Amino acid sequence: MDFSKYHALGNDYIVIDPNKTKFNLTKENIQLVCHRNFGVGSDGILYGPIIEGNNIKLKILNPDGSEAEKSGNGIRIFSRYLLDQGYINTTSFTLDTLGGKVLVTLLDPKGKLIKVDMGTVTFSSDSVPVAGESREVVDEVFKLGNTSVRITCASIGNPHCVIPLDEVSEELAKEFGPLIENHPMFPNRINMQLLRVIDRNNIEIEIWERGAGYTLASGSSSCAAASAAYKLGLVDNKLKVHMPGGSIEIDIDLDGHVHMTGSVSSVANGKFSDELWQNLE
Ligand SMILES: N[C@H](CCC[C@H](N)C(=O)O)C(=O)O
Repeated sequence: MDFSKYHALGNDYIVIDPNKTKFNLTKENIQLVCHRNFGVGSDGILYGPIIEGNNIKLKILNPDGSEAEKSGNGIRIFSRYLLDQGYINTTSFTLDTLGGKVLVTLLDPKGKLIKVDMGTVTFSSDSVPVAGESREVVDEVFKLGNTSVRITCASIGNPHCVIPLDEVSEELAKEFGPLIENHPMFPNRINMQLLRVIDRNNIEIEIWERGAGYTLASGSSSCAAASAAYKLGLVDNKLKVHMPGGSIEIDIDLDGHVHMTGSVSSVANGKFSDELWQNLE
C-alpha cells in the first residue's frame, strides 16, 4: 500500500507513510500526486509518522508543494491513520508539527470524531507575520483592489487573514483569496477566511487556503476565524463553525488554548501506478 486517503468535511488528504513506502518528497511529486486530473487528487499530503524516540512527527504539504506549519483537518486525519494502522493504543497523544505540539483526543473507538488542542492564537504582526510596525492586527482597514475591507490576522502555527462581512460566498472567496494569499503584506503568504457571524455561538466561513486554493473546510481556519470573532467581541468562547463541507466545534479555554472537534472519514487505500511518474517527464 502506497497511500491512504481520508477527508475531513470534504478537505481531503493523502497520507504517505515513509515506514511503508519509498516516496521522494519533491515539489514535483507532491504537485503530481495532489493533481485532481493527472494524479490521485487531494488538498494536500500528510507525510509520516516520523518517529523520533517517543515523539511522533508529521509533515504537512500543500498541493503547490509548500510545507504548512499546521493543518487542523490534517492532524485529525493523521491521528485516525495512526489508529487505523496500529501505531497508537491510547485515546490521547501528542503530535509534533512544524508549528508546534498538538494534543489529540479520540472521542470514539473508531476515530471518526477527534478533538485537538491546537495551541494558542496570536494576533501579533511579528508572529503571523504581517508587514509594517509591530502591532496586533485586529480590525485593520485593508485596501483590496478597488474596495477596502477590515482584516484581523492570526497565527495558530500557520497564518490566517480573517475578513468579517455581512454576506460570504464561494465566488467572493475565489475573488479575494488569490489577492490576499499573495499580497506583499504577508511575507509567508496567508490563508484567508470570509467570516459571517450568525449569532454568538455560530459563525459561517468561506475559505481560500495558502497553497491549496478554495477548500470546503479547514480546521486551522476554523480556529483562526473563531478566535478573531471572539477577539472582536462578536461571539462567546464556545461556538460552531459552519463551512460548505460541514461544521467544526471550537472551544477557546481560559488560557487561550483553542480546542477543535470534528469528524474524519476514510476514503481509500491505494497503490501508485508506475505510469504516474511518467507525467513528470
Ligand atoms: N493550506 C494551509 C494548511 C492546511 C490548512 C487546512 N487544510 C486545515 O485543515 O487547517 C497552510 O498553508 O497554512
